[in-house]
Amino acid sequence: MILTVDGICMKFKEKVILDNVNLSVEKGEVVSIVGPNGCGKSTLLKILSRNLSPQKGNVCLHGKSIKHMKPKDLAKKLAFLPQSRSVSSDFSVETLVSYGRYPHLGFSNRLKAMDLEIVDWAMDKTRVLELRNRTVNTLSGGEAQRTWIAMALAQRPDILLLDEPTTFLDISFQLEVMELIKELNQTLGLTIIMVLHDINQAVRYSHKIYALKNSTISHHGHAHQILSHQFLSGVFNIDADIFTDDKNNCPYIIPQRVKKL
Ligand SMILES: Nc1ncnc2c1ncn2[C@@H]1O[C@H](COP(=O)(O)OP(=O)(O)OP(=O)(O)O)[C@@H](O)[C@H]1O
Repeated sequence: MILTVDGICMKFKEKVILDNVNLSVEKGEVVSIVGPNGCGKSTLLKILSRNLSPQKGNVCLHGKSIKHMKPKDLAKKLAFLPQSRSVSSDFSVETLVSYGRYPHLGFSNRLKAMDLEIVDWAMDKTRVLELRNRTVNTLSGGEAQRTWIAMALAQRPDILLLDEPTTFLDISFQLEVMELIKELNQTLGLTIIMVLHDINQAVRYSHKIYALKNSTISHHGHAHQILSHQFLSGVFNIDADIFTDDKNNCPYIIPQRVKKL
């Protein structure tokens, strides 16, 4: 296992958010975390990236607890793109992407030729090379998302954590970002753990799905086998019809109604 989460408990004040959460991710897997608003998905990703410390439990990367890892060592293995980014986007695309190299720089904090090559490689992979001199805050939503993913790629991590990578994007940019995620997984073998709201995207683009409900993992399993009426009603409180997408060889749902509690 590349990452294991064992018995995570998290409270904010006296409110229990996560209670004995366990998950395991194999190298090269795409794993989605789904669940209703406020169930603790982002909190879990923040714990996986050590942006939050849980009251109980352990996160292990390559079998080693992340608790005592040096920040630079952790950042070389794991890149996290949170939902809200506090960094000013008044930089050029190239400058922002180059920040991904910081965990790898020596004392001088100077980018060497190899770092610049990796920055170019990351921009190429995410198709933002031609935007390199543009200021990030002039980009479209899809271009900006690709630039942030390029920055995370420049870290050369083993694992990429993405919190709702398609939120606020129109349907074509959503497809573009999801296809990029698939390509990065297939061509680089990158392990990807993401929070998604769109259950159809989660099913189509993931190997495994974990559903959070009532502070714990209520369901988990193979993405193409997890959908059932019991799952949709138990996790999201909806009735939905389930069909098969023959082209992509996976199921999809059409939500019909919210169930009465
Ligand atoms: N720093 C904090 N202090 C207090 N409560 C918090 C804090 N961060 C999150 N919460 C609460 O914890 C719960 C889980 O929040 P979280 O953002 O993890 O949920 P989520 O599943 O990602 O939600 P959404 O789908 O709406 O993005 C929510 O009730 C939220 O208000």
